[in-house]
Amino acid sequence: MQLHYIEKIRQTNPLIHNITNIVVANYVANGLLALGASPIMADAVEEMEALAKLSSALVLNIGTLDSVKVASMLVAGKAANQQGIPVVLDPVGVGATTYRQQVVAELLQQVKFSAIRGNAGEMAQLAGIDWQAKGVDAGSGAGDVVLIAQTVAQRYQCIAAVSGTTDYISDGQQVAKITNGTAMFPKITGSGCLLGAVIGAFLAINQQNSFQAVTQACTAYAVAGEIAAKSLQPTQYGQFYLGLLDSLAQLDDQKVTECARVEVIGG
Ligand SMILES: Nc1ncnc2c1ncn2[C@@H]1O[C@H](COP(=O)(O)OP(=O)(O)O)[C@@H](O)[C@H]1O
Ligand SMILES: Cc1ncsc1CCOP(=O)(O)O
Ligand SMILES: [Mg+2]
Repeated sequence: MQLHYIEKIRQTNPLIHNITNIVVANYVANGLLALGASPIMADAVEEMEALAKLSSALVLNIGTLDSVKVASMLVAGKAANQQGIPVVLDPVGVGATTYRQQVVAELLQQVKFSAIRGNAGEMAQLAGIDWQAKGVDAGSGAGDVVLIAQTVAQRYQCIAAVSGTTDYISDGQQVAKITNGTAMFPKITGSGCLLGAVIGAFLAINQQNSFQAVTQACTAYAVAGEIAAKSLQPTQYGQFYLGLLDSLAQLDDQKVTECARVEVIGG
């Protein structure tokens, strides 16, 4: 049975704790508010355990790392695991440097993630599949994206969400293929990071069926972008940046169902 995720988020306003990057923190907080969730952006190691007791999900985003932040991520991740709340990883630009790879390896070793969300370049790096990522952007590659999603899910025993022109979500066996979205998404910074946080909010509503929760989160988000882009000229990226927030605020479960283009393969 499909839950009414957006309605539930608005009824319960789940607190989503984000340790995220300096580029997108404000935008992600606004996006979560627009959706109906309650964001808290907090990095201080001293408050990680207290926040795990109050929060309904934790999102770890490695976009602008430093060693202090990494220490907080490890404490926050372990505390969230102890509390039994879902933890999402966004491995921003993980292919770019050895430091990012080392940090992600340590996080994956010490923290159990419910979901990992990244673009194809980032997820290919985690899957060990060849890809030419470009910094925080997906770049290009000839690898099989379905295989990338399945490999990440199997390797880390989580739901893997590979975003892009088509999103692929996998639990290791099944793969949901989502063709909603708009080419304006990669023209604004923070659109992937906000999706990671939205996944956290959907998992807060339904941790039991995390494949469904992540698939629904990615579908709803892509539909929101599609609707926001409809009234815009192709290069109105600034309008899209704000319009996506308005669209998330106006979205409801019925609209998502009407607009969804999702196919589940395998399993
Ligand atoms: N060319 C595209 N056409 C349609 N949707 C896209 C396109 N590129 C990205 N998206 C959407 O943008 C959102 C963010 O994904 P992505 O751009 O892959 O993240 P990131 O910013 O981490 O690279 C997802 O909802 C994805 O479906
Ligand atoms: C540009 C940039 N540099 C470090 S983090 C970041 C933001 C990346 O955001 P997104 O992956 O959502 O585009
Ligand atoms: Mg990203």
